[in-house]
Amino acid sequence: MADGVQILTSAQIRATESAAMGSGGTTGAQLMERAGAAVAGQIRLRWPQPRRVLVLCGPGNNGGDGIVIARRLHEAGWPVEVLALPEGPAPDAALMRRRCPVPVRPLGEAAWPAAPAPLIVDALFGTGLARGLGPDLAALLARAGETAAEVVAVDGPSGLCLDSGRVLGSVPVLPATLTVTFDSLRPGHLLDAGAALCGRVLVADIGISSFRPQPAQLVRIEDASLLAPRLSKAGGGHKYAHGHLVVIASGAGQGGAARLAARAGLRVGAGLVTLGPSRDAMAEHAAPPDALMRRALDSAEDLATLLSDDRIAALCLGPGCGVSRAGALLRVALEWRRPLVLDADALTALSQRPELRSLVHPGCVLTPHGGEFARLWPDIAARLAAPAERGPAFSRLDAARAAAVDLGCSVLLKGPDTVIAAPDGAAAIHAAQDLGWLATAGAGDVLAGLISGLMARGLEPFKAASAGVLLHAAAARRAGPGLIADDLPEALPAVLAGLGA
Ligand SMILES: NC(=O)C1=CN([C@@H]2O[C@H](COP(=O)(O)OP(=O)(O)OC[C@H]3O[C@@H](n4cnc5c(N)ncnc54)[C@H](O)[C@@H]3O)[C@@H](O)[C@H]2O)[C@@H](O)CC1
Ligand SMILES: [K+]
Repeated sequence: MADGVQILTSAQIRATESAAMGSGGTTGAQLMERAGAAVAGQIRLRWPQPRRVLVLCGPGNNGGDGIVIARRLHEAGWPVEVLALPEGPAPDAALMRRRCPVPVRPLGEAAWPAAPAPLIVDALFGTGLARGLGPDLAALLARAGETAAEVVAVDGPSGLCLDSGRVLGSVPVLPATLTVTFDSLRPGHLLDAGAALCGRVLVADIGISSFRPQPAQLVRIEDASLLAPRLSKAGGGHKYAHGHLVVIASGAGQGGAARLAARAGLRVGAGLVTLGPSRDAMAEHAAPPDALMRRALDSAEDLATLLSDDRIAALCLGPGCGVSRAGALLRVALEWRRPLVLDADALTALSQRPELRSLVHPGCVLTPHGGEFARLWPDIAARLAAPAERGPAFSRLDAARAAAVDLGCSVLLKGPDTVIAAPDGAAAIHAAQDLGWLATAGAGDVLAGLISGLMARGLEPFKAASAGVLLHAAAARRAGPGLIADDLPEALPAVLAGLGA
């Protein structure tokens, strides 16, 4: 498992909550009180001056949290209105309604305030959302969205599936300024539409973390400093001790993407990196860095000969390689059965060579973007593309996990919300919706080079993929707006120094 912050699905947080209650140390009403108090506290921190607030409550425990928020803000002198859907069977929420000092009026057209409140608390549905919002509710929320009010979502914006980050049904969701969730993040706070709809996400500790399922099966990776001990070269050692990486390069006239990958492999600390173009492209690939070694590789036999050197620790195949060249070398690369990154053209080649799929092994990391993923796994991609009607909806996380199990390797599904899945079910999410500048030619080649460089250094595939994504993002942040892919490897020394590696 990569180092990161544990993420729990809706089912897991429910189980955690049940275990906490089952221990006899707490009750559901106490948890609801803590949850509501935490949200009210965050509201008062963010908006220190009392203001009119409209609290929208649903039929379940999310609505119960809303009632606690209303009471807490009322007690603090805030002008509070509460509109609620008819009560469901949730006993704690019913208790909170009975204790509420603010009138709880039925949510509907008739009760909607004539003058819009500047702050709306969305406590309609949380982890219990089962389907899309009905049209009446959607219309009211659409109207709320037009008033430019600030919106605080309790657990998440209602209508958003917190397991997938997808909006259920075909009605729009009221985007939140701030989301306060409980105990831990849900996948939907980071994935897909969720990241933008949740606004800033805060996690409130409600005292149940010791009841979480262990070991963590899903983490958020965001803190590159956790990598420092793994990346350090303290203790020195021979260059071969840090791994020899081979990056397959193109035939003549196919560009320098592989050089970007190789440069990244060098910068991330592989002891040696050999670039392998075809013989007629050797001159094209003669440009710096001079630290790169070059070796002509014209055929699968040439590659097999090179890989028979035991000191070679990892292979990167795909960036700028050309689909037919990648296809010609793929079998040998897979039969080598050692650490291997398949990216770009190698993924397309694999999708065209189904007979090679059974050769993919746990030492492989596949790094598809959405299009490459759909070519390799059309059935899984079709599930992801189908409308999300019911919760939990099929997610990018589910897709990456299904793909990892299918081929028995680690799969890194690229995007602003990158998902990494190992065949044993371990997974990580890296959310970098703020890094729009990373959507640039060659950035993926650098990522493949980072991961394969880390694998050459001995990191196991899932950890290398996770660490590569973190370093890639950290380098992009350091290079800043205007970055081009060439800047990313060059930013790495400062990133690594900053981490104390
Ligand atoms: N799990 C935890 O650790 C805690 C959970 N709490 C709150 O409890 C929430 C979960 O509560 P619930 O499980 O009661 O679920 P919700 O309150 O999210 O919603 C469940 C209710 O909504 C109905 N429903 C679902 N989708 C609907 C739709 N589209 N239209 C109309 N009705 C719909 C269901 O039939 C059910 O009655 C969390 O989101 C959180 O806010 C907190 O009170 C305390 C701690
Ligand atoms: K909500």
